[in-house]
Amino acid sequence: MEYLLNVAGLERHLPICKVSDDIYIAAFIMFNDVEVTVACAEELLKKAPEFDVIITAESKGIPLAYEMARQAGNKPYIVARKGPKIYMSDLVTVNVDSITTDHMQTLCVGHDEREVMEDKQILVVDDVISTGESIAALDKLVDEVGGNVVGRMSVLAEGEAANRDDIIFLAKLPLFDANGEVM
Ligand SMILES: O=P(O)(O)OC[C@H]1O[C@H](OP(=O)(O)OP(=O)(O)O)[C@H](O)[C@@H]1O
Ligand SMILES: Nc1ncnc2[nH]cnc12
Repeated sequence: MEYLLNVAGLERHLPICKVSDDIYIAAFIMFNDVEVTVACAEELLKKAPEFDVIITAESKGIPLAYEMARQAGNKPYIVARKGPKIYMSDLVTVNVDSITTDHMQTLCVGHDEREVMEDKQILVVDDVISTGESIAALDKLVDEVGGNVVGRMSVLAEGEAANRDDIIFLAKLPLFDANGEVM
């Protein structure tokens, strides 16, 4: 089963994958797809508010955040990591329970990322917003390090996220039932 996605003037066939007995998603994986990453970054920047720094969540948001930061004139971008690394100090950690993962995850930043974000205008970016858990965790991280969230953006808003008025996105992505029918 596949879903035909139109985004940023491009078409992609997304495989429909099981999340639970009742919920299936069309998996949107920007890894390996430079054309989609570059085009989506360009379209998102046209809609973006003024910002100093981009933050995203490890891992699928990384190429998008990098490309947006590059196209915006080499602005800094921060990756909130799913676990601490030995080279990170003074950790700030939040919990996140995203739709694709069957266990609670964490997102964290360290001292270096805090310094980049403190008192700055921060644009929160991800590839997909679905339950909103990941973007909410990024919001919380920014808040805890003293940054100011000026916008929340994603390429796709999945399921009920498409009804949110506090996010900017390029296209809606439906959820599916076990027969591949749009919910
Ligand atoms: O709105 P939510 O329900 O939180 O879902 C959206 C998040 O889920 C995916 O990441 P995932 O947790 O699958 O991790 P990955 O990017 O490492 O694959 C996606 O890249 C978003 O970050
Ligand atoms: N449709 C989707 N594809 C990839 N990652 C996701 N995370 C949440 N929904 C997703």
